[in-house]
Amino acid sequence: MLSIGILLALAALFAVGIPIARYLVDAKGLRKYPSAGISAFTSLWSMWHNRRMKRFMAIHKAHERLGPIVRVEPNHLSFNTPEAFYDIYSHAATNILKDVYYDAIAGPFRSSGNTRSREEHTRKRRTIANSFSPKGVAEYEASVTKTVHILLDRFDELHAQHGESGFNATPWIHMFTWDAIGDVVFGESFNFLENGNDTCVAETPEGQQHEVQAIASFLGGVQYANNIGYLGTDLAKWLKKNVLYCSYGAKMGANFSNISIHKIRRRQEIPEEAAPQDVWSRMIAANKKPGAHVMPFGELVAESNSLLNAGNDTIGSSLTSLLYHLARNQEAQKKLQSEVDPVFLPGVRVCPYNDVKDIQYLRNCIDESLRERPPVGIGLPRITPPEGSVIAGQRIPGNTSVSVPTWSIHHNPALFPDPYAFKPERWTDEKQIPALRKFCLPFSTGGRACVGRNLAYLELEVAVASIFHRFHVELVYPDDELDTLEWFNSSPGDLFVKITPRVTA
Ligand code: HEM
Repeated sequence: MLSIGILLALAALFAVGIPIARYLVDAKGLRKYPSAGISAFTSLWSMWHNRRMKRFMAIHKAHERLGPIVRVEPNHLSFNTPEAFYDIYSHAATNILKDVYYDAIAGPFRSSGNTRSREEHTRKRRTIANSFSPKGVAEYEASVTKTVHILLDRFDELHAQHGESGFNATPWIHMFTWDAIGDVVFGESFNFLENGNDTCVAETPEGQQHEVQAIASFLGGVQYANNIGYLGTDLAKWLKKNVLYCSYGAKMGANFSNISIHKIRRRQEIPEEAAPQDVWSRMIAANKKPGAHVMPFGELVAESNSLLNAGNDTIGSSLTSLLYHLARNQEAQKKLQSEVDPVFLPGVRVCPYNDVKDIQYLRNCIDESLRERPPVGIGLPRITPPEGSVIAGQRIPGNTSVSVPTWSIHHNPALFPDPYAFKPERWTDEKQIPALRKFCLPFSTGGRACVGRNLAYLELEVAVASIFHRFHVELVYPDDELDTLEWFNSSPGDLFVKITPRVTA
């Protein structure tokens, strides 16, 4: 019989030998591209940096050291060249689909965000796109307005409690976006702002109810899914099924999905004639159209998870970043206030969207913040078709993962001079406008670009105008940079602010 020592030696040989052999054989000819650390041999480099929540920065530094094309996993090339954005993601890149990474992060049913099939995506996108058209999102304004009112109340109380010492705005902003998306999608807020915490009821598929912390469940679940996504499908699926099913990350992911299940079941109890005008009503109406694909319960849960995920953390990150940038740039804050103040009639605390949507400086502040701190800063993984593709002038072999790191493009000094500075004025600079329009792509581009963009602008414009009309905002620690923590999204760290009421109505 083989001794333990020999077995371990064989396992080590296998674990090290196979990647080295694969590297030397170089069947796809990827060895000519420089690699970041040990990334040409193993995905552990990516996983390690994702675990530290700084993979976007590790990739950015690798590009600075090694050039515009870097191998970040054995079968994954990152392109830090603006043109590659269009070669990979645009409508013209019809054969480049979402990468196998999305198989690993998906649950048993696919959502519009993680399906890799073009046909399935077209069907799903048709179902939800209508809900997020400019006309569609106007119907959710009441949900947003109501939630901004509660956020302002909370900020009044936090100011009264903490005064000059300030408070950490990050969790409050995240509670705000959870409440807003709950109302928009299910016609019912989570009431986190009212309760002062993010405890909510979740429900297992079997109907057992339990309490969870929503934000930790979401972030823990996303980080777990994302991390094993970098492993590649087969190994990831095997590990999920046989080893990691009882891990902390898997439990957090299940808790997050159970939040959706509970909301869906509550929503299903509301009779149609009393139903609110929410995304759910529209989704169900589309489901009922003659000849429509009828989504089974698991698919509805997947869609709901996708909306709670995509429509929540991204806006929370954007709003926190805006508070940070405008608190740090007092001149920009003053200018913004001078532009938004006139649209608030006496006694109005939350302005109608119609009154602020054309304020150019407000939009410039939002766009500049989305450039400097993109809420999704990673390179979104795609895969080349079997016949290969030409990307940034290079012929890339088939079935190779490819991506463009949004964070790095947004900080490219050749496109955006002084890229780390928050400068809303750059959006009116004739010289910079073409590059901004073409290469500042926080919502991505092409057929898989964000479907919730109109809702994002509505929520951000109403919230930012109302917050800065009511408060003067300063940083408690003006010298500290706001941290960025990468899960799949790039979330801000803690943001300590002092707020002082400007109007008392
Ligand atoms: C500032 C806010 C937002 C940003 C920066 C943002 C960014 C993005 C990005 C970069 C993608 C592409 C993801 C990928 O390729 O894997 C995406 C997709 C998506 N987003 Fe957003 N998003 C925001 C807000 C929203 C909102 C409010 C919703 C809806 C409630 C939403 C729903 C979606 C959905 C469903 C997809 C998948 C689209 C598809 O594949 O067809 N997003 N978003």
